[in-house]
Amino acid sequence: MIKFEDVEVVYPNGFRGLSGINLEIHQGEFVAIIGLSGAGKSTLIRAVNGLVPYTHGTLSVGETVVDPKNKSKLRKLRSKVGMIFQQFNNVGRITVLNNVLIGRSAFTPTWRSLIGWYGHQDKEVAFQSLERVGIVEKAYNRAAALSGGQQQRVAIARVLAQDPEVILADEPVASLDPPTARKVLGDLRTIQRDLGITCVVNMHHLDLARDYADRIIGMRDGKVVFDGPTAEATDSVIAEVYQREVSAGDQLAPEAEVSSKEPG
Ligand SMILES: Nc1ncnc2c1ncn2[C@@H]1O[C@H](COP(=O)(O)OP(=O)(O)OP(=O)(O)O)[C@@H](O)[C@H]1O
Repeated sequence: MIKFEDVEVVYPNGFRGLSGINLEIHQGEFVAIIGLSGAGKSTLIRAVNGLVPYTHGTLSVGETVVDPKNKSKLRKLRSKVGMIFQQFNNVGRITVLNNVLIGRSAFTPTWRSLIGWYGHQDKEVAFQSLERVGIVEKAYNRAAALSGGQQQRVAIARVLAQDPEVILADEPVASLDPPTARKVLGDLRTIQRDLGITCVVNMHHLDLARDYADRIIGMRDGKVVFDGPTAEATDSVIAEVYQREVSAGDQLAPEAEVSSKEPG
């Protein structure tokens, strides 16, 4: 589904952000990317939707080769590859519903989405997406008035509304407190399991990667240094990835009993 063939990223200043990446991520997998700060996790994720252009090799999503120079092809690709960020990227002054409707832009003529004129069916999809992340009752609140966990759910609902095949998440829970972080990852996992959407998530915390992902990819210095099922990512394997012992600081918090539908 997502295929990296000898992919390399050299940034304009000459820094090699990724080198020799060969990976296949299959439809419906939940993959966590781990590694120390600067390992290349964001670069890897952002290469998939062309936010960071790759400079060598071939990167494809399904049948589509990612071509960062071809804007219309990129727009089409991004309609199928949703992305969520640490800082939510909602429009704070408009309602939650209107934020989610932005996810319907690819299905709406540009002039209509610019004036916020979405059809009945788009609204239906937006409400279903909000329901899936448990915040439908916030539909008419201003996004800025929500808690961090709720705002990240708005971002997830917006991505869901675009009917994606893949969700890329770049440190989606780094700004959230531990129980809320777990609820948001729980939502993503439910979406992956119920809808078969591939989730590729960057994480700093090893316990979260182990609790939510099917597969862990470990990175160091722009290279993949571990790739395997979560059960194989033992402390000694991760110590190799980090080039140091795993410590308490690599964990977020002990697992708490959380419901994915509670407001966070
Ligand atoms: N635009 C850029 N120009 C030059 N170098 C960059 C650029 N963006 C990132 N880098 C460098 O590429 C390397 C990988 O960065 P990246 O953000 O992918 O790491 P990361 O593993 O996601 O780190 P973190 O966990 O701190 O976000 C780092 O050394 C970073 O300084």
